[in-house]
Amino acid sequence: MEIFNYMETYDYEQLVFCHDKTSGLKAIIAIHDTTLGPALGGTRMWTYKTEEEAVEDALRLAKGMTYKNAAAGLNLGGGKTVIIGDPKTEKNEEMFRAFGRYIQGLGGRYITAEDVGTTVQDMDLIYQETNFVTGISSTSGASGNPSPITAYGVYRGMKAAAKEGFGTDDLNGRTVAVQGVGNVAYNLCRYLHEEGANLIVTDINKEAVARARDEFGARVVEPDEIYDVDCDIYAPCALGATLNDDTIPRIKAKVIAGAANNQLKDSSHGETLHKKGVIYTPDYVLNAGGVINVADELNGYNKDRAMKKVETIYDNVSQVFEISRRDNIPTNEAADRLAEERIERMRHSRSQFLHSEKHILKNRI
Ligand SMILES: NC(=O)C1=CN([C@@H]2O[C@H](COP(=O)(O)OP(=O)(O)OC[C@H]3O[C@@H](n4cnc5c(N)ncnc54)[C@H](O)[C@@H]3O)[C@@H](O)[C@H]2O)C=CC1
Ligand SMILES: CC(C)CC(=O)C(=O)O
Repeated sequence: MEIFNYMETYDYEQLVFCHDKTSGLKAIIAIHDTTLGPALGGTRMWTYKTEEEAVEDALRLAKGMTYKNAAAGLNLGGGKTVIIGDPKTEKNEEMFRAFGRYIQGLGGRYITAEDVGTTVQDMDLIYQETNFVTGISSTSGASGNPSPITAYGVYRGMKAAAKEGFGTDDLNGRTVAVQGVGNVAYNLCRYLHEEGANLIVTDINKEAVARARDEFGARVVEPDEIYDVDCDIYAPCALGATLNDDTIPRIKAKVIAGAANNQLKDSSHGETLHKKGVIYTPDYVLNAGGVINVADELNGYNKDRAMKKVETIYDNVSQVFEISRRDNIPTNEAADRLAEERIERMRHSRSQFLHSEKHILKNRI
């Protein structure tokens, strides 16, 4: 990968490599765009096969956060971190403390939170070294684990998608196939079960599927079978790029709505789904509940205020479908347009010099 070429093509601002020999920290912080405010995005810990794969993931996820934060109406830019390592065996206190010091060194350009492989406890360790972290434990007066709130936002957005696909947002009796029943999707399945949806689930983690089977009566299938099942809604809630040339022809659902980031292998797959008549709900519009929740910490966390904003996901998703229908463009393009237009408008209207900026971080520093 030609890193600077890639950064130039997609307009990235900064890529930071962080290393700490004692703790074994190998982290890559990618900052995509800070037009709207400091870059906020989670830290993923994963066993990447190569360093190149880790860099690519950090870059792709950071860009997704720029669009997610913009489309959610937050005054935040986009960034993300990946830590190379096995979250089950390679974490230690020194690692997250060292990482916190690297974040502090960025002076507020980047604020972190949880993502796959990291927890509230990890954020609490980071918080010992920097204020530029969210999703810390409620005992520290903050918002805690964002996953249940992400799940609620996905559930609400899935209802909006059902309305677009089936003419009603009632999920009672609908069959939803869920790929990956981790932190977010477990909570999503609970909402769906409570509304009377039938669940088909898969996961590479046997305990996770057993829990969904026992608690929600979900039918369990093997990981590769999930693309072939008969269902109304397909919910990708594991990792990215699972909507691709191999899987799209197999999917029978009329609606796709799931929590995973970067679901489309590339943007052309949005076009493929559009042509196939499938209602694809753009991931970053749908899964913004977690970031909306943690962003509220920057103003002193207020759960009612955060949840009110999470409710807007239903309308944001509906607006994307409306643009897609009106202009006959794929939903992923409609969402990108919404986000890009907001960034451009704000870039223009905030370009004048101010001696003292009113800043989203004023309560954190
Ligand atoms: N946690 C949050 O608040 C947010 C999460 N997301 C995204 O949602 C997705 C899920 O996040 P979490 O639930 O937090 O992560 P998680 O790690 O708790 O859950 C992911 C699940 O997917 C399973 N999985 C991995 N590969 C699989 C495969 N090939 N087939 C089937 N299952 C597989 C894992 O075993 C795990 O149970 C990720 O893409 C994440 O970036 C997006 C926004 C916010
Ligand atoms: C998990 C969130 C708090 C932030 C994030 O990184 C995301 O939405 O993907």
